[in-house]
Amino acid sequence: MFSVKFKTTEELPEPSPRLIDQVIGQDEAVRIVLSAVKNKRNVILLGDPGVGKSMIVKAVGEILQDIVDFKPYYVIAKPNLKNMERPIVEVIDGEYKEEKIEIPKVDFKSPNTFYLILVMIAAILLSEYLLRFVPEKYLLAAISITSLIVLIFGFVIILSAIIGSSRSGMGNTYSPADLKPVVLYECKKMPLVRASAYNVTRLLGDVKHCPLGGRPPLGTPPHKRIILGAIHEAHRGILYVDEIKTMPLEVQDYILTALQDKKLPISGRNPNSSGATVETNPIPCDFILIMSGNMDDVYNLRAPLLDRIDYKIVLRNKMDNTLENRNKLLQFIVQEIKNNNLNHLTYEACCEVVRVAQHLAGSKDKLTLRLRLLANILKMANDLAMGKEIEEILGNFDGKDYKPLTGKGKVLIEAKHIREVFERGIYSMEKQVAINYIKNFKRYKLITPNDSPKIGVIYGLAVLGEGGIGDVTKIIVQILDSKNPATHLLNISGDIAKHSITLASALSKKLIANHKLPLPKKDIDLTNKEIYIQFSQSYSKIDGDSATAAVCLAILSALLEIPLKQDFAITGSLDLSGNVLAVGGINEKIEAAKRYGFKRVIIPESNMIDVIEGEGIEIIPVKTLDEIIPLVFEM
Ligand SMILES: Nc1ncnc2c1ncn2[C@@H]1O[C@H](COP(=O)(O)OP(=O)(O)OP(=O)(O)O)[C@@H](O)[C@H]1O
Repeated sequence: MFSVKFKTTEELPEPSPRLIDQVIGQDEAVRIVLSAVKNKRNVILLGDPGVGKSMIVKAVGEILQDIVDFKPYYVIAKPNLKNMERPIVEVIDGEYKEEKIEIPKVDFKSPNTFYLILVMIAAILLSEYLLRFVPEKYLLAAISITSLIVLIFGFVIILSAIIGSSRSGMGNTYSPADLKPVVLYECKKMPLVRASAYNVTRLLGDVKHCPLGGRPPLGTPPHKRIILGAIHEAHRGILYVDEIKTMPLEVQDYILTALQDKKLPISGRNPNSSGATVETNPIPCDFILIMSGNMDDVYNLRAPLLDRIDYKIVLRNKMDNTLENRNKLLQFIVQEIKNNNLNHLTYEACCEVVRVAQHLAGSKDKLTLRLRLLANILKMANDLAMGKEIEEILGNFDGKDYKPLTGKGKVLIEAKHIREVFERGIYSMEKQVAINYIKNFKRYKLITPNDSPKIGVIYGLAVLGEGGIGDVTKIIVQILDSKNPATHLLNISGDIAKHSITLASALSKKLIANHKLPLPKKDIDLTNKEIYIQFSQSYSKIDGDSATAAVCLAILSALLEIPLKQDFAITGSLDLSGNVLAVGGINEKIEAAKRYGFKRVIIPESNMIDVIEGEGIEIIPVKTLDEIIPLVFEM
């Protein structure tokens, strides 16, 4: 299985600390991205979820940070004294040092306390006068009124002193602190800035709201409320935007402008905020753009933006099942153990991971590269292996003396843990829904494998849900004499399925008319036959052409009135010449035939390379319809 022998993964070497060495199966993409970024080209990475798009960008960024010449810089924001709503943002080469920033000199006057002293003297004299000359019965009222007046005077003077102290000489409005430039960002090595496409503020920057009106003395001046966007922080480096599917058109336009002009102003994004009136000068943002998303997401991008992306790289979702690649999968397992602090795996568990990778790739000679999914399965298998602890938690939930297990001890992830996660499908919603559907529905399903031969009845195979589970479908064909010859499809919704059944119907009629079948001949007037094809008890959407061979055989059986054996299930597409063509989900389909207890399963010969486990059922590969006929008809 692997080129090294080991009992547990503990014996294997530690993974490389360099991220670039940890990327599995995407060597070509890594090379292209590396060269693209080195030559300052924009790149888009497309592929299935979890195949390593972000990992490649991070790895490339890590490497380039060490080898690319980079000029450090910092970004400051200054007030614009002519128009405070238009603050100035500057990118300055070199490393930031506090004293480099010039604080504008302002003529500051200290608060005048003369009036305060005058008021105090007046208050003393007044109280003296009141005590001596005012009659006793008015004394209290006079003192109260006078103290109130003095208090108000004092308050007004103190307040004006405070406000005065915060005012600058500049039009008597701004203090030096208000005018001090602020450092928005310091960049010492080549930046790799990541932002999600939907996060407009993070991408493009913003100007914060100021509830006090955004003007000193009470409010914060505009230049102190600026937030740089990822687009600006990526200046002289890489801007990595993922989730391109969610990128609003407005953002695409801004990115396009930034790519063209290499600068972009920042303005307040929220129209209800005081930041909305603020706009900076265009701020330099000369970056390499890397975007990523799933294949279909690319259609969400505007053509002019897509045009400016030089490299469009599609990542692989499978690799060949070779010794070299199995070793890489082993390396991946060791990486995941280290990165996620998992328990070690036994040798057999590693072999089981390879089997799961084959299943997820849908073929024996392929291994999946949807490695996040595989990593999740490893994590869940780890948790199952630690199940003893969970049992203890459950058992001791009400108990007082529960002590959690400390340390990882000698827990090992075994093959059974990996198998259990895979078979229970707890890593995939679709698979669980399919499993539950089959579990609940099986008892109502009228499938009688290995029954006596029947006219027009055949068992086809389907896969429920993407990456789901296989199921058996009973196909029944009945023929009626009618003045309106036609083919009617029942319980079939998908267009491809409808077309394939039209093909099956035409092919069967043609074969009967030409008398070319290795079957007893029978003269049939096909001009007055009405054909009904039912996918019995099939309530989910059926699509695809994998039932073509089954339907064709069932029509032949019904028209010629020759019974079909019932000990097999069949899957396979057909062309108009009667060749049997490959189908998807072959392993799930074989598994379903096995589960229902069929003795044989007939599959396209070209799918044989995909079969992972052939035990427990006779698998019959076929190339043409002629080859199938002697196998299935009871003659
Ligand atoms: N090619 C790979 N080599 C090694 N590990 C991988 C690879 N691809 C995925 N992984 C594992 O899966 C995790 C997620 O990968 P990553 O985030 O790069 O996928 P992605 O393609 O960017 O996914 P998405 O499209 O969902 O953002 C990684 O942290 C790593 O554990």
